[in-house]
Amino acid sequence: MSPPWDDWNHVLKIDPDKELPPGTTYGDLCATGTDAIEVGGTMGITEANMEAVVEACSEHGVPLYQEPSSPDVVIDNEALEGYLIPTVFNAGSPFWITGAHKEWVRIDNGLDWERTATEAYIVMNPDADVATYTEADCDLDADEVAAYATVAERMFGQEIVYLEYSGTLGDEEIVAAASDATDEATLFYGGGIHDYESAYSMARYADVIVVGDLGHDEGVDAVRETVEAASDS
Ligand SMILES: CC(C)=CCC/C(C)=C/CC/C(C)=C/CC/C(C)=C/COP(=O)(O)OP(=O)(O)O
Ligand SMILES: O=P(O)(O)OC[C@@H](O)CO
Ligand SMILES: [Mg+2]
Repeated sequence: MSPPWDDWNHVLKIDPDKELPPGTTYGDLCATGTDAIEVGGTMGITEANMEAVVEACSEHGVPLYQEPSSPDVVIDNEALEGYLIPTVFNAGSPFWITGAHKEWVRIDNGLDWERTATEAYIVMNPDADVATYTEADCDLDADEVAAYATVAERMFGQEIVYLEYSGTLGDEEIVAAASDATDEATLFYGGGIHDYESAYSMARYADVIVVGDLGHDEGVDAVRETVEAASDS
């Protein structure tokens, strides 16, 4: 059976540490036509703010996934369709590749493998919190990014390769190279998508575009435009 993200074009990522625009509710964001909601962020994440956002997004008819930035913020909530666990292929420390994961498995006795998948991140914006946090080597050419994508797919059997430009729009040549390098894996692209055009430019290459800050900064109309671009591409 193919994984659900095979059929997705668009994901909205909601950061529990960020505000929503005045007058916008979590329900409004769920109703933008996005294929799935990922709840996660790098800094300021707690079990309590995760729970609050997952509760607010539940029962709006859109599949909900938690994307934890560390083992201690993973929540057990039936409203979650699943857990998308990052592993950062170009991290500076093995802790962010397998170390945190080893600790999670060691500490948590009740992991629900049926609902758990990994995302093979390639972090590309050196100015993003996630790059600092994981000490990622972001100085990568298109051929190196393509090689990481191939390693993720062919050697590590990753179902999702996530090209992460969080906060800035990616280089089309690099996104195209990652797209050419992935065959079985679903290519997620995230970073700097702010309107129809930027969404379309990345959705041309990526299987799934991920929109983050736009939902917090601009709200539902802007997010809807990106949903439209993702389905037009
Ligand atoms: C083993 C478990 C359960 C967790 C470990 C998970 C790992 C490896 C986390 C590394 C960091 C990471 C990839 C977090 C995912 C969320 C993410 C990329 C958020 C976006 O980050 P930024 O945009 O840099 O952050 P802000 O927007 O919050 O500044
Ligand atoms: O916030 P933006 O820049 O849209 O990035 C989306 C997502 O890839 C962040 O993890
Ligand atoms: Mg960000």
